[in-house]
Amino acid sequence: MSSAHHLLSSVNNHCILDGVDFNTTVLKQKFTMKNIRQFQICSTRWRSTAHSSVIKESPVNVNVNVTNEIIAAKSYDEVPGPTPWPIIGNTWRMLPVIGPYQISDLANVSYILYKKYGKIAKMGNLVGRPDLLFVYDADEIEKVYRQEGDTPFRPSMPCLVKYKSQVRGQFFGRLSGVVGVHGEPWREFRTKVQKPVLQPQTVKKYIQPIEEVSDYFIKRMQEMKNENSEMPADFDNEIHKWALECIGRVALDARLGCLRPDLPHDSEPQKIIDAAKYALRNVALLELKYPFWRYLPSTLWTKYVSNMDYFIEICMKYINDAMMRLKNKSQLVNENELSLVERILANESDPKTAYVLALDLILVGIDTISMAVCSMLYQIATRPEEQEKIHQEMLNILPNKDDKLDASKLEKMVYLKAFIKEVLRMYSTVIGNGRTLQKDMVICGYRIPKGIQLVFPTIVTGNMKEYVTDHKHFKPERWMKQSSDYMHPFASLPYGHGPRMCLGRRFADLEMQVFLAKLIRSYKLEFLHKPLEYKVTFMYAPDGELKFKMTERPT
Ligand code: HEM
Repeated sequence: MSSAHHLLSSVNNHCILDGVDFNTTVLKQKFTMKNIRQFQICSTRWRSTAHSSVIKESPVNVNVNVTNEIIAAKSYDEVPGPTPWPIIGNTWRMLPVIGPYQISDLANVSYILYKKYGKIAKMGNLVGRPDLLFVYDADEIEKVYRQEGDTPFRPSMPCLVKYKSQVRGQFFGRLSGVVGVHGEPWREFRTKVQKPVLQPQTVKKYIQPIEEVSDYFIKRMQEMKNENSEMPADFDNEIHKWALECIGRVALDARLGCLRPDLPHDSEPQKIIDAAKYALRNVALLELKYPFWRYLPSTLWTKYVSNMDYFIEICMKYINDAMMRLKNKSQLVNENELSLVERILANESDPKTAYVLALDLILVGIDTISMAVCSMLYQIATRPEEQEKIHQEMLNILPNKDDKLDASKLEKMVYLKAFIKEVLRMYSTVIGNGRTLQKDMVICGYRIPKGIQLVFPTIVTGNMKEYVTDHKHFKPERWMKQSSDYMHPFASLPYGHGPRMCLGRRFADLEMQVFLAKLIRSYKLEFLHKPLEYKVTFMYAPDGELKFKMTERPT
């Protein structure tokens, strides 16, 4: 039984609030007094934070408005969306051959649902999971985010939830990290690691190490060129190696050697990359296409579990080495000089916190950043005008080829940063975010019950006319201070929002800025092949061989 049905069957038959009889035909779906109070509290909260400068209402007025809003709201059953079939509901739409929706096409599916049904669309009756509710209204997205509380529930990756909490529950215990973890265990862990991971001064310490890795990778790119000065067909895998090398520096205090030219295909770093990719890229398949693992251990599920076991086994070797090295290090110096791992070890009695954090960062930090970089490079290579602007900016900031980066130089890279934001707006690497509603709410005029999974398709909202001036134009300048273009603050959120926002975002930004700055400072990039289409794997990125032509610039 879905949560919606559960709600319907568990409410009182008759209640009166503010003189309104709820046992009327106006409200087909009834709310209990408790539901309404919860609703009033959350509604008051978002009004006071989101629009405090505009709406000044007394609590009494708010209550009246809220009650009116509930009365006026349409029932959940009326939310438009594709009609489910008996028994298999809407899951068939994702099935191979007969289903019209392919995982690789999920970004288009998001657009199609919006075009067909408007600002809210329900994909109901999915096997083994709550309904998916797509919300395309940036004001409503803002409303949900602003009242999500201390323990937001991001519904992605239930397969990882099962893996961490049941299959390997003994290994993870209460310290199970942030990815695929919910409620208090998530909040406790996030509180432990949030400060060191996101503190600007910790991140600044990695400018030089990330620059070292990136310089070495750019040198390797020179060696990889073929007779046409083009990158190899599997260049995206080389980018994954760079990404793992960067994460290794951050989460393990180590150079893993992923960029060695003689790195064998069955090397441990390559196996980590393959295992992390497998873990992320099969989430959508397990969730939407083959959700039957919830009831029977399917082949895909068994493979997923053994892949995760393998991923943890190899990573643990590297993490153990890192811990040994740190233990043997003579007297730790003052706090400002500590690396991220050292900082966590210094503050936490249980070293497992550093282990589990490293596992999470490696798991989600390789494919995300790699696919984002693939997308950035493709956009740079196919937009010569913008590339020239980045190059000129870099010449000003790094006049000599061998100049080194620092925080103040990075600060000056306003055009490059705006370019990155614009790519993420138009081609958001993570196509959407989500939240499981933890209390009933009115969204887009419908009463939405607790438990429903909301999807915020940033790939659509970031490209909507009413939220973005000149929405069809690729225009990095819109992100610069002097721009007067309008952008709804909740339309383009590539890293999510609120207390659960991307934990690696500062490192992701740093890695992209450093690598692109150094590359475009000294090289011209072109893509002289048929234009590529964007597809969703788990990430949204150009689909095809990234055979960029790389030419050294004269200065
Ligand atoms: C451009 C690259 C990236 C994008 C677009 C991205 C995007 C996201 C998004 C949308 C979320 C969900 C946020 C929310 O629920 O509000 C997320 C979560 C997360 N990201 Fe990233 N990410 C990127 C790179 C990274 C990197 C490099 C790392 C690790 C170093 C990382 C680590 C994480 C972690 C650990 C979470 C889970 C946070 C939590 O649930 O508490 N991400 N990311």
